[in-house]
Amino acid sequence: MTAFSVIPLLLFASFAFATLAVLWRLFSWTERQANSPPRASHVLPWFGNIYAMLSDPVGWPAKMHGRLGDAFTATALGHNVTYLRGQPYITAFAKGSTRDLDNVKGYKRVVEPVAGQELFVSNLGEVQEALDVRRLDKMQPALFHFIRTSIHQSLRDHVPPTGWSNVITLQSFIKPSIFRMVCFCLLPSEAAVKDGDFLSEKMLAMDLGENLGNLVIPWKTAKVRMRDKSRNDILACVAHHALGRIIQLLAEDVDEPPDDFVGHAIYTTWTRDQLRSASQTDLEGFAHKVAQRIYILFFAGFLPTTSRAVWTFQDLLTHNPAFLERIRSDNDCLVEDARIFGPDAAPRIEEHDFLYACITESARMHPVGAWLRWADKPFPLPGNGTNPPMLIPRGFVAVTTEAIGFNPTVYLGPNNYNPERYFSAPFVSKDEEPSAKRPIRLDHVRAPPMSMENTFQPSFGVGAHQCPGRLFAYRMIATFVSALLESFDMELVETDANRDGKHVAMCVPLFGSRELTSDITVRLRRRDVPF
Ligand code: HEM
Repeated sequence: MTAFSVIPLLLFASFAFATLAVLWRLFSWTERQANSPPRASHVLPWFGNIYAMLSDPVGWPAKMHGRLGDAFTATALGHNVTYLRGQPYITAFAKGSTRDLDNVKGYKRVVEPVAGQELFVSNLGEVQEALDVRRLDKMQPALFHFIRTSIHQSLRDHVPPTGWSNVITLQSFIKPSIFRMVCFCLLPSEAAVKDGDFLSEKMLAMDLGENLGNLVIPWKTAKVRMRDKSRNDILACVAHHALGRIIQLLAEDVDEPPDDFVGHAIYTTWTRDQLRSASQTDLEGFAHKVAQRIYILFFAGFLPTTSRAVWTFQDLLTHNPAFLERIRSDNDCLVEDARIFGPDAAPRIEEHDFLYACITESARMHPVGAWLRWADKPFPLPGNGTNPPMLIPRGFVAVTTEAIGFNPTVYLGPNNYNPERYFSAPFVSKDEEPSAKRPIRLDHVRAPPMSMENTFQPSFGVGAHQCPGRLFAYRMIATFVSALLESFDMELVETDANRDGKHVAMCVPLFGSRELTSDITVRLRRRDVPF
């Protein structure tokens, strides 16, 4: 074909495309109901606003709220996506989330391509139950020792016996350390010791990183095949340990759910009789099911926790140095208190109040960005002072957490990193109950919210589907910080990327989450503890 015949063809194709786009716009305009939210404009039919949503998942909705108000609907790959902003709408969203707004249907459409369908075999209730405060308290000392040993092993060759180390990138060992802790708490502890590094490597290999395009390409790319393989390796490894635990449970005569996560999952899913009468193939099938549930918790728990841990360090190192000093001195006091019970006793991390406040503040400023629900039929949104009632069209309904975390009527000076805010009004202390007059409050505690009924903390979701792993996440971050600061002094090595808080952040489209991409560079010096 010559260049002369290609040009008219291209012209014709562009004309046909433009005509289709105009017709589509006209068609969708006539479909819009009078009381539905305004629509974000777009040029490409069906694709709609997907590019803006993926490339700027936090900034774009904020900009559109500025133009279109507290509720607007966007189009993405043929679906409606309605964004809500402002406390009354978000309260309606939270209340509706248990009835007309379904979260599994929402996440299923978006998360399945990344996490696989295992997500929907998970029993979300068991996280809440099996990782409650009592169980977390019980596993705390062992978790502390486990991670302290792991930190010492990772850093032994990098930090000299005396003096400061060369520059170390903090992320390079925060990520595997948090994942080792996830393994330690969700798998039998010997499995975490033996296979924690293997699993960590496989999980890290699954990171999509820059290759987000793989999510929308309908065929299997090399990256997708590699992720499938990593997932299968993880499932096989976890299933192997789950089978071992099933066999152990069969040999023991237990009357109560065991304290370990795998034991609890097995005990609460199958009766002893079912286990006893099962064939070897059945038992392997059971073990595989447990592995699928754990795999999705690796996925749901590991990524947000590592990035919140990274932000916690970044904020502590780049803002007011007095905050890091206070955490260090609180840590020394907790370690000293623990030593009364023995030379190797673990500190009571759960009493690290100021550290918890710092984690909460970092999670506020760098939240998992959006809560997502699915409305199978149009969802009635009650009106409020300035906004009329609306009928939200069928499709996704989303709230970006920036809209809450940076609300200046709740967070005075919202752009300032200030963990002390949780020690003063309007935040009530840990021991006080939230007021009955205001059943939903923002961050009523410094620590992660204990009651899902009465809290409204932007970083962990809202309503019935608020994050069940939040207590566990705080424990892991606080345990890691405490074990690291017990053993090392730390100072920031400033670079152009991290000086004055000017660090590079990337938005992960799926959750609108802000991830830190620039390195946190530090020097470490051993403190007076045995290595
Ligand atoms: C700092 C770390 C974490 C953050 C910021 C975080 C945040 C969130 C958010 C925002 C949601 C959605 C809530 C909603 O849609 O209303 C969620 C759900 C969930 N999270 Fe987390 N999460 C963290 C750690 C964990 C951990 C450690 C686990 C478990 C090992 C976990 C398990 C889950 C599960 C199972 C859900 C789905 C709950 C449901 O749909 O009912 N998360 N999380």
